[in-house]
Amino acid sequence: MDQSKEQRILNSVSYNAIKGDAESVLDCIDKYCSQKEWAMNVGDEKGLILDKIVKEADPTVALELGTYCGYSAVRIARLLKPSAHLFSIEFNAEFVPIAKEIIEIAGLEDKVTILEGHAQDIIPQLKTKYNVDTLDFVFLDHWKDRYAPDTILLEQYGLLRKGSILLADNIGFPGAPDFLKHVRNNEHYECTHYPSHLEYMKAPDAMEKAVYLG
Ligand SMILES: Cc1ncccc1-c1cc(O)c2nc[nH]c(=O)c2c1
Ligand SMILES: [Mg+2]
Repeated sequence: MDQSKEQRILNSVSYNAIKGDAESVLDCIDKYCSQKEWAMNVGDEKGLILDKIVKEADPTVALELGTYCGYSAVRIARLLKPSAHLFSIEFNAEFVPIAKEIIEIAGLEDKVTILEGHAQDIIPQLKTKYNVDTLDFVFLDHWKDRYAPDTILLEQYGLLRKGSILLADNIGFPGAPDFLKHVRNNEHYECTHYPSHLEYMKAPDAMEKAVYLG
């Protein structure tokens, strides 16, 4: 059977990246996806905004919704302090092994746990099954229609604390209007908008930071 685009991305990383070097894994994916085949990684431009917010958050426990090929998991995990950990939720079973392999090539397998399934099913288990207390940082990059309901789930399951930082991708395109409605003009959140561009394209996109105020 023909290989998938995601498998071709993994092949490129496996062949070209330096084992254990997260930067070279990111560069390899960005090069492949800007020159060969577009893919929905957060990419190098919005990746710099992600880096900035992760450094600001300096999280001990981080959560990512939407692993895809593991690009943003590598991006986040490479900045984590030794005691910190990233949980990344992915529902597409084809992407999970590819992301695991790419994270391993980056040498970050001890920093990242990929949880296969739907966020709405896994979020309620984070405290009981994965021993999470509260989340210091959450990167929302899965399905736009799920940003708002999954954020509400995080609130309802007591996973956010005063100062928890949420960062959402694709606020511009494809857009997440109900998420913006939920966090903006909401006394429990302090929001910041970061205009940018769609990964590897000239089309406008944006990210939104929402700090939970308790
Ligand atoms: C796929 C696509 N086509 C055209 C324009 C944008 C997208 C796009 C871009 C992203 O960064 C995405 N991130 C997470 N999940 C997505 O579904 C997704 C979709
Ligand atoms: Mg995205």
